[in-house]
Amino acid sequence: MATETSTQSYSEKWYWDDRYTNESDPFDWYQNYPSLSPLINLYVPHPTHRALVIGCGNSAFSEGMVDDGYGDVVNIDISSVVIDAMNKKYSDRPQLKYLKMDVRDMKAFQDASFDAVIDKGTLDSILCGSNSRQHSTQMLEEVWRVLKDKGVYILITYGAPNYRLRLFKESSCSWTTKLHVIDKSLTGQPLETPKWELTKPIPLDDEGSSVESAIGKSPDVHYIYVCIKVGTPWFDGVEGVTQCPILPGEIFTYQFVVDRPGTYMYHSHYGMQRESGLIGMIRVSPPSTEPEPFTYDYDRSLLLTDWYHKGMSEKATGLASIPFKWVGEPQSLMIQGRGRFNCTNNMMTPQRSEAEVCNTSHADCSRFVLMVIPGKTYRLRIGSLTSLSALSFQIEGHNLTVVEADGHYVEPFTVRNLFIYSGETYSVLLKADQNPSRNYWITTSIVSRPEKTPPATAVLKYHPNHPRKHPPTPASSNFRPEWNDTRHRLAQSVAIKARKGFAHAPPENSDKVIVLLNTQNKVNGYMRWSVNNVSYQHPTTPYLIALKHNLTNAFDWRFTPPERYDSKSYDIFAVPSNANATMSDGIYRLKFNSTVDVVLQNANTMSVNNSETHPWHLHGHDFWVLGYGEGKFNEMEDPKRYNLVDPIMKNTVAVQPYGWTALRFRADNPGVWSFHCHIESHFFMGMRIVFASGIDRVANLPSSIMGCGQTKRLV
Ligand SMILES: O=C1O[C@H]([C@@H](O)CO)C(O)=C1O
Repeated sequence: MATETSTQSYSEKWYWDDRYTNESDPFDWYQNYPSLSPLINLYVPHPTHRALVIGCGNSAFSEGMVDDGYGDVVNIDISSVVIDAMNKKYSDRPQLKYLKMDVRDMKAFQDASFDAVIDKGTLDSILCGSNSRQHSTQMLEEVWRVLKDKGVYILITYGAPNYRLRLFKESSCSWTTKLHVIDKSLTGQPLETPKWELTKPIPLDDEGSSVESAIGKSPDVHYIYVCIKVGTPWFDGVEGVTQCPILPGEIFTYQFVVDRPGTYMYHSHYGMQRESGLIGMIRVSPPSTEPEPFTYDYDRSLLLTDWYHKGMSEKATGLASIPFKWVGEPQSLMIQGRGRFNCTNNMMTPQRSEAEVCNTSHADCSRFVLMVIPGKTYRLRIGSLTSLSALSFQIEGHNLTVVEADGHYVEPFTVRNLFIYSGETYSVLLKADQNPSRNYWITTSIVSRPEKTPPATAVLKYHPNHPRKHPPTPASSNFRPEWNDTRHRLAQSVAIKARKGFAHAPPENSDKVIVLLNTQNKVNGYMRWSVNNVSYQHPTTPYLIALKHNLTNAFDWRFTPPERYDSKSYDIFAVPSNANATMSDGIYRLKFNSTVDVVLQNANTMSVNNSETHPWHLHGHDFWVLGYGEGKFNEMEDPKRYNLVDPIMKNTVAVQPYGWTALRFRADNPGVWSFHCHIESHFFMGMRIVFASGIDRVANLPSSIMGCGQTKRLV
């Protein structure tokens, strides 16, 4: 830097015009592209991502990005002198665009138009000038506006955490912030050994005081803040938690960023409406530059469900009545919405003869047919949205190699029976490597509850066989384990490990442990399910809106449900001696960015010698599955056996009869999140809790989610 000047001029346009008129050689503030590229690659992983470099000056940084493969790098600067010069210099590089613009006013860009904004010293320059607070807030709010949800603002600065974090808080932007550091003296030459590992974040608490203990006082570093634009927690779709119900005739648009490849499902989340069929699967493909760690020729989806003849209102009424009327077992299981029922008894009407209703070639009765070409490999994405049943899925004579679970790659392992619980998804690879002259049974059958519903059947048809060519074996010969063979099922859960090279290691420790005892109870004579003796009561005003708008009487604001149960004296193998529970709409509040362990403890129901399987689903986060155990969880001993090396991340996990499951997650998604048993009737009967965290970071809520309870006046 040649010019001698007061730093105050750094915020002035005339200073930069003047400077660039006199200095044309490229100059990079703080760091150049080679030294920062590992971090840029980490947070801007796809070459197709659109980046905005603010206050670009005549830096060679963006050229470095384009040389590294990025295809769309937009640069702005307040100085027309430098923009003219850069346009001339890069006239032959269409990937680089240069525009004269003030970063405090970027109205030429639409909202949500960039995946990343990169700032090397621009915020610092603005802070040098007069009215710096006002100008920096304007700038941060503009940066936030032009970023897509979950887009990153990468700020390279000399500003230490206590100053910069305060600045972030002063604006109305909601970020999740990570901190990295880089030695000031690094130049990006290959042989240098950095003191700090660039891509490893430094622990960062709310005030930034944790940083000094990690890297010492006044370290010789540049700070790099990676601020991730907080998503859209109001589009989670849970009635009463994140939004009001969508009334008949209304149109509601969900907008969210699909940021991880994998297999997902959607369904309605109002009362027990899901089981009426408002469901589906979502496939998210990886970008072409990021190959999946396995190969296949064709991609197919199979959604598994169960079906009742009774409608959901009748069932819900029974569950909420005295005497209690249990929904019972489903009448049919279904593969891709196709199932069967022995209809000779009760489906016939004077208008429909038995032959009409039960004829196997009738379209209503036809099985789902999965056609395969001999020798080819199929990726089958299997999801379960059963309302009650846990399932075993199998294809006669074929192995299934599991490669993905709930959107995370797993170390491949081979099974004959895939156990799948409601809310889970798996991808398995199926090779069509058996005798192609015949067809095979695909079946799914009930496990974990006495099997009163026949398996669902579909047909694996080898091309070019006729789809109605019956497999030569009876469908019932398709091997499936005993319904109560819990160990067999647990073995599959324990076998699932994160895929090498794709694992995200969990934090080594947690800030909080919550142990949740799941019990069947009575409340005022009604049959309920409870968590630590509290059965969930659904509010009429959605929690997210109540919390954000300070509607303090919308739910029991002051009641915090218990984080433990009396594990010393509670006998999980006995019918509860005092089965009465309380109802509450109180919620668990988690410190934003804290690490939370949740242990789900199963117990005996109100029937002697009976404990059930519960698939628990967490909204808004993925969690690491740290371990499973039989019997009562021991808080001193069992955590020593947690898998902290390669645990799989999931969003739904089973808790086996009389067993426990331990999971860990980071409360890093500001919002209000439901955590519940994915069995529709258990969810309805109160087996759910709610976590809230980082509400102050949630941006203004859209009015489309409002209109019910105390939010009537907000629309
Ligand atoms: O919640 C349930 O109630 C019944 C039974 O326990 C009482 O009828 C059952 O199987 C459930 O899962």
